[in-house]
Amino acid sequence: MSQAALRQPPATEATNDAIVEVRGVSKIYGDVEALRNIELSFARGKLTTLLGPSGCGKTTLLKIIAGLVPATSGEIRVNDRVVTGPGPERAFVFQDFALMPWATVMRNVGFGLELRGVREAERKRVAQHYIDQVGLSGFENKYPHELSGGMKQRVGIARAFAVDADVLLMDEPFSAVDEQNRRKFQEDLLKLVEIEKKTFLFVTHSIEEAVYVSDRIVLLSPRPGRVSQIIDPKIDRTATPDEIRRDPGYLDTVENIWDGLRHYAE
Ligand SMILES: Nc1ncnc2c1ncn2[C@@H]1O[C@H](COP(=O)(O)OP(=O)(O)OP(=O)(O)O)[C@@H](O)[C@H]1O
Repeated sequence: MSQAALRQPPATEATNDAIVEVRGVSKIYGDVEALRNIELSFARGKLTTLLGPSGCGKTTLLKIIAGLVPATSGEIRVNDRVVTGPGPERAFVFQDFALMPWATVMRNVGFGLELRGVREAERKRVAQHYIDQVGLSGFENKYPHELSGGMKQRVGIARAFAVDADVLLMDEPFSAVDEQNRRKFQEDLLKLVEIEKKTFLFVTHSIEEAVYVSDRIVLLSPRPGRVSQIIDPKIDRTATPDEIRRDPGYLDTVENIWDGLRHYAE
């Protein structure tokens, strides 16, 4: 992490401590204008969700921040450095898991470290730690085809954690799992956010999921995606998951976002 990244936030304005800054970012694919002039800051240690109608450019924005897709104009800064491509301070969790089918869970989780030349013993130590954290102990020597969708997703998440990136970029990480597992993941994710103190940028289609897991929600307008609203759900994280889902504040926030999005769907 750069020294600049260690600067202290002012006592009263924690959101000033932006780790990721999106400055005037636009993206045009051929004749499709995907994003128009996006200005956003993502606070260090917080989970921010991008939410919006299908095709509004959520994945595109995440990939531009990851350095996987170039912006047509504007720039991304991470830890005060301009992004010119992928970097070790950012890890991307793909929607389709992107696991190596010929490698075991242990090797998949440690793969980012292997690419960096980390020795095998250290790689295994770190990988084991995150395999345990995501609840996959005992599956170290299994191959992806031997795992359920939910377990593969856990491998993808453990791999992202293992490289110790500051920023985790997650593109609909729970879309391929059933509702029961999805809820379990959301709870696990909240625990990891708390323990790991990393910054999460999350894309989802689910308003309920966004309100449940996010410190901040960025609502994008239909294509070309622009920032239409920023919502900071006030959720009491000390409550149980069931209490949260019945809390009037939670339910009102879900309803308000529905209202905001409804006219796009009609
Ligand atoms: N590589 C590409 N080439 C051309 N057009 C693209 C490319 N990638 C995305 N697009 C278009 O850009 C727009 C934004 O796509 P993107 O996948 O970022 O939206 P999204 O909000 O993530 O969509 P969804 O919610 O459906 O996943 C869409 O119209 C899409 O068809």
